[in-house]
Amino acid sequence: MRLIAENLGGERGGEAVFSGIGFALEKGQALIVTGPNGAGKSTLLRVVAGLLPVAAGRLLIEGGHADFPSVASACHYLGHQNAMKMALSVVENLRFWRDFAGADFLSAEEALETVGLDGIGHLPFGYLSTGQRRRAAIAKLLVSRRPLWLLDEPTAGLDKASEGRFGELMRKHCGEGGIIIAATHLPLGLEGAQALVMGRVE
Ligand SMILES: Nc1ncnc2c1ncn2[C@@H]1O[C@H](COP(=O)(O)OP(=O)(O)OP(=O)(O)O)[C@@H](O)[C@H]1O
Repeated sequence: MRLIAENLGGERGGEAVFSGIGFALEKGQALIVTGPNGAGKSTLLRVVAGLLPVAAGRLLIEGGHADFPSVASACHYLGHQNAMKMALSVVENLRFWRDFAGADFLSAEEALETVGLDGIGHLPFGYLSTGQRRRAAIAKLLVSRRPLWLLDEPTAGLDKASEGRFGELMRKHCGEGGIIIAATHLPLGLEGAQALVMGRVE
């Protein structure tokens, strides 16, 4: 599988936020996106996820076959917001996302164990601490198998141990042929990743 962006442009509110972005990611590769606040990192991830339109250029997936005919169908998007219902239990939230995304992978309980949250799956998501919420959101990546992970500040709020555990998960995903695009201000421990530095459009 290959993800290609050619001369990609993105807009917010009708204004250009970035333009001329290009990258090609083979299976197993990662791209780390950095740049100052407002540079357009989140916008780029949302464009790749299909949540915002491609304003210019091309974005395509090759070798996704029938399982992943489009970029959007191949991706998990982990945004700034955790996208979980506060009143539902952690397990109920994860089961929702598993049903929504399809391609079952780990059970909700197994995914929680992987992120070190076993034993609290019955609690309403709203009861969790900031870091626990982020870890539960990371568990969403594990309940269904999608090859492209789009991660926006994925380690925000995580303690050192959780950061390390998540680094291992990302390396495992790439080792199994997955692709990652991560926007971050913090090192993620993905050695060998490609780098994209975005600048602000003044
Ligand atoms: N809905 C919107 N309408 C108009 N402008 C917007 C909208 N959403 C974001 N923007 C603008 O788009 C620009 C890019 O924002 P974006 O969130 O992509 O930046 P970022 O690089 O992810 O920043 P940060 O590092 O602070 O997370 C910013 O100037 C922001 O104000």
